[in-house]
Amino acid sequence: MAKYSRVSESVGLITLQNPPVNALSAAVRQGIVDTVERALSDPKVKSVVICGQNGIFCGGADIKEFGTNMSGPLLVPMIHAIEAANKPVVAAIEGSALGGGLELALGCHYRIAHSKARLGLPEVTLGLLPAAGGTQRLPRLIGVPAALDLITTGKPLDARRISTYPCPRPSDLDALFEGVMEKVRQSARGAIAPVACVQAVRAAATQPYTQGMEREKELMATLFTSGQARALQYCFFAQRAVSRWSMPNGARWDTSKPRPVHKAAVIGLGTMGRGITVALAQTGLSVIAVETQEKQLMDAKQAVSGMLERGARRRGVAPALDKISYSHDIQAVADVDLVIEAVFEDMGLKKKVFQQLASICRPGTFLCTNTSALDVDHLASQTHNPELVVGMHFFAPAHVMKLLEVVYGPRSSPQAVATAMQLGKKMGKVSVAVGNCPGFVGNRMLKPYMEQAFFLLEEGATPELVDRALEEFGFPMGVFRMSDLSGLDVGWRVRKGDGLAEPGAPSGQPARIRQGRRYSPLGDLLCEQGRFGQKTGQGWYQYNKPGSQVARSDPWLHSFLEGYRAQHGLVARRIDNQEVLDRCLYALINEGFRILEDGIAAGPEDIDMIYVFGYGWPRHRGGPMFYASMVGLGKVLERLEHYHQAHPDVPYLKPCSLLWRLVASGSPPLHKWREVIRKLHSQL
Ligand SMILES: CC(C)(COP(=O)(O)OP(=O)(O)OC[C@H]1O[C@@H](n2cnc3c(N)ncnc32)[C@H](O)[C@@H]1OP(=O)(O)O)[C@@H](O)C(=O)NCCC(=O)NCCSC(=O)/C=C/CCCCCCCCCCCCC(=O)O
Repeated sequence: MAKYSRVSESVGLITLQNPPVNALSAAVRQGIVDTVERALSDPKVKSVVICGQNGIFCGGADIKEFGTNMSGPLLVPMIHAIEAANKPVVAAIEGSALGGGLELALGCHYRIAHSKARLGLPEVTLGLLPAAGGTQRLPRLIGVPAALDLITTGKPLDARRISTYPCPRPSDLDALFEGVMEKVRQSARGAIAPVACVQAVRAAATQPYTQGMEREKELMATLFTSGQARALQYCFFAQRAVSRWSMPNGARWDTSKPRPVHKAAVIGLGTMGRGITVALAQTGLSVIAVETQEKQLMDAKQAVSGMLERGARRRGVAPALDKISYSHDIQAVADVDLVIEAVFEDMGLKKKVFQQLASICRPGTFLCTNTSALDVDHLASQTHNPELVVGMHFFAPAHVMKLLEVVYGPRSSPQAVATAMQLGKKMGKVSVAVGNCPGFVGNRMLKPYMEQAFFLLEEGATPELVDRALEEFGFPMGVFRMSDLSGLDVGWRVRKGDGLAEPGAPSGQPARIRQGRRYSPLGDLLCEQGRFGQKTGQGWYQYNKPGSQVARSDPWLHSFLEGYRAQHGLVARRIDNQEVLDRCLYALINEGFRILEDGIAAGPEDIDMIYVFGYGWPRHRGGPMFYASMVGLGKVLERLEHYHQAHPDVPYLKPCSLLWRLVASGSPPLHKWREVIRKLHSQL
């Protein structure tokens, strides 16, 4: 809606009213058309001001309308009519003016913004472009380079004084566009909207306004109906939906009250502990950072200070150095509100730390573990108050990565979950509440994905081939480059702990069958050679020196694979990109369905946001479960059955019962899956 009033006799004031962000729904657009018409036809009105209610100008087009049959006045002619008005129209901008909201302001004759206002064109992040004239008016207002930057990245900026504007003077327009196109193609990793944005601005720079508008419309029509736009808009809502968590026992976000956390402690200052300390201090909390090894404590102090200083320089604020006190004595955590344990990933060690914390901390202190896969409930059982224990699984580097898995055990209280979720939000994380099982959601799904990649090597693929297929799909790194980066020894340690990798495995069993199922010892064999990845200069690839990040193909690895195949009587066959994607992604997705079936994740959105924010799943593909719904559940099922028949000794390829159930119920859209899951649970 839009409210009309007259102020100071001669000013027509139009106030956009559509809480919470005054999105341009059909009713708002109709309201603008009507009130503009009224102001223009009132002879007493000499000028018009458009503003938004509740401290926000406008959050843009109503994204919820995009998937529907859109009705009501169209934005383009509405804005055009404002621009064509014979009375001056001013946009008075407070709070955000984003997307269609900024395009509305661009159609006004003047714009006045509060110094704290945020202006931006985030359409590209939704798989679209600013198709209400934004790609044509903005370059004319602020010049091509600045407009390109805003439109292709979608990043908002603060209102600025004109004297601070750089003067836009592109010397060679062709070179400018080619350079930007190259940059966009590299960073977009297959996303089509940023490329269309460059094409639309190019039209503004090279063609008259009306032709530019035609080009903008044409490009938008392609984007609007694309799967990528649907995926990105799904991500926008899913990111918000995961904060409305629920637990299988009925506890929910809106009935569970978090407790405030002012003072926190971090135990263990390895890579993860350092990042968590930085993230907490940057949030404004007092932090006690504990590391029992004196040398490690000194190194950590230096590293944490460096990270804080660099971050503060980037953000133009003072570094939060005084928020942290360091200690080598765990007794120092006695009076904190919440502890995050981040010691080495070893159950024995973690149990000992939890036993100590239980006797040191004052009653009511929340005890959290940063374990990435171990049993949170087992740790809880080491304490007197298991209801105060939850997992807070950060991703490296913890002060940068947006994802936080908040892991509840069967005894975690709703208040503990609510507190960890709220703390995550304060730290700027996308926090997702998940149940307790080995690997939780993210790492549990990674296992079948990586397993398939190893099997593909045995069958004839190379690390380069597998990685290329996954990177072309949109992952920033394929399985093997990622394994080299994070260290092959990490998985080796886990497999040894699980009794899979030698020497834990029982002797006398075939090398490629362990615990009754197909197993690939390739990773173990590389580790036995000391090839741990980037840190040792050799892994699935070779590097110039230990620590280097430039992966090069390794002839040794190729002949090692040939030798391995010959030793096990395997005949290499041709494997194409499609098979790599089918086997790696569908095995991962199948585990996602099992996770839903087990009630470890409350809904597909939780899984998708974990993969988008923690594992580099390309956002324009919406997350694994959304991707499965786009491919078609019937097709996913058929492919899994096909590969399971070919590899019956691989249980991860056996389609799970929820997938069967969904297909049998007509493959409902993703937002209906929860109903099917509820029915499945009620029958169990
Ligand atoms: C910064 C914000 C605005 C506010 O942030 P914050 O205060 O933190 O609040 P949030 O939690 O984020 O949001 C609160 C709730 O509001 C919901 N919300 C927010 N924005 C929108 C919106 N724009 N629409 C709908 N709902 C919105 C949000 O979901 C929260 O609710 P809930 O918790 O989920 O229940 C921040 O919200 C923000 O950044 N918002 C998004 C801003 C944005 O991306 N704007 C751009 C929108 S796209 C746009 O504007 C496009 C314009 C051009 C349109 C041109 C149309 C032409 C169509 C032509 C089609 C041609 C195709 C032809 C095809 C054919 O031929 O067939």
